[in-house]
Amino acid sequence: MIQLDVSNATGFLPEDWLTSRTERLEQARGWLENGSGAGGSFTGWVHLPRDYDKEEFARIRCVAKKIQSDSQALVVVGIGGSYLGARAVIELLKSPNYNLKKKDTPDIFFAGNGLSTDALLEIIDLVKDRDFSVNVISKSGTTTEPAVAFRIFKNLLEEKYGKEEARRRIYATTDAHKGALKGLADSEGYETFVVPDAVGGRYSVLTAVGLLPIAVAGIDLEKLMEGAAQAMEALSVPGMDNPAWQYAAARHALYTLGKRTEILVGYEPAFRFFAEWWKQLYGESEGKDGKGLFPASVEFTADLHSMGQYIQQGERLMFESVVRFAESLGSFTIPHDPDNVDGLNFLSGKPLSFVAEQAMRGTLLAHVDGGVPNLVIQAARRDEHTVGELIYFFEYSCGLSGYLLEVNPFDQPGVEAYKKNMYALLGKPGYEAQKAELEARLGH
Ligand SMILES: O=P(O)(O)OC[C@H]1O[C@H](O)[C@H](O)[C@@H](O)[C@@H]1O
Repeated sequence: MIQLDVSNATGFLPEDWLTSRTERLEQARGWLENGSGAGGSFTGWVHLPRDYDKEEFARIRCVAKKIQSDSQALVVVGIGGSYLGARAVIELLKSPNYNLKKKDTPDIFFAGNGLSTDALLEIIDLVKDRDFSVNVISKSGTTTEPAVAFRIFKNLLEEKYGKEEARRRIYATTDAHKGALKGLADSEGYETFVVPDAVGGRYSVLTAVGLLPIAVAGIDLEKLMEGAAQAMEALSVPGMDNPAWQYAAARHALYTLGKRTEILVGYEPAFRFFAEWWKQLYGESEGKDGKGLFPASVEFTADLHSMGQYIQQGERLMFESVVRFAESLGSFTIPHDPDNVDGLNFLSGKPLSFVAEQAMRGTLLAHVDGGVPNLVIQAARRDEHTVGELIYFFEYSCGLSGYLLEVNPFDQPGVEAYKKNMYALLGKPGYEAQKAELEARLGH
């Protein structure tokens, strides 16, 4: 099970950092368990690893097999919570180079997560001459970026295969009842998967939203869910040795002391998109009412040669949460060089993981000496079970954290501001007055 080592932060924290928060954590725990706190109608993810829809789960695995057998590529169209979880898990468990590897599963391309013309053209170019399928994912079914991309890939499929076969290659993951995508899927007869009402986008990776692309990549869904279920059991037990309680309390205590940024630190390049997923989870859950830690991320040791300077000596605004996998999947031994021109023979015969371990230990002490508290999240290895645990650990801790901060951890009202302006500037019907006002401000 995930463990939290707070020993490199306690020097910065008052003695009662945890005890002074246990009552509120107990209350937050109840709110999450019963859905009785702010945003409680979006706590469907809390028991999801146990109560998930088994029939749909089986169908996801069936469809994944079909896609594996009839497609060389899968285009996953989605943004935010309808994108980051699948990419995080595929990169963490397979590789950021997944598409380049020799494998018997399709390449996976992520589209509709921005409005870059060039990125879109590139994916079209990469799939158009190959057999491909599309999984379009949008809980609301109305988000502009994926809707635009889906139009394009739908047309591409229809031109390539004809309408009938195109329909068989499109899978829609959306709300059970409402939204434009649901309407389209019903009228076209696409196979659909459901984003449950009580699960918000950023908590949806263990629903069909994440699971279908993850299964297509050949990842064992059972083990992923087992890991999450084990974390669910462990973290629901109240107490000061509960790592989610510790993490939520420590980050809240550090925030109270004036820390404003939490940097999630990974030492695996494969972890990069997991950190992106984590940033949405914490950023949208906590960043509101003028409050919240700013979630940032770095990849060490690479970023020790760029961001390391700031972390060591810049504004003392941050603390680090280091995710440490105890074991590498493979091993590599540093070779001996008879000439020793680089002076590295003192490392000959040592595993690279030993060097990485010392880099991690040295960095931790240096950053603590520089005034940066470090929380260390200990995970076993990059396998399905552990990643399931990690997902649930961060989700559950996030719910607790939001309640400690006294915000609603399950809404994101601020995201609408840019959307309204964009719709107005694009001339969407109904936004005429705002359009004129915004154009005047922009000087047109
Ligand atoms: O799944 P969708 O409804 O398309 O939403 C995709 C994403 O965009 C929204 O603007 C929200 O800020 C995110 O929380 C959400 O995950």
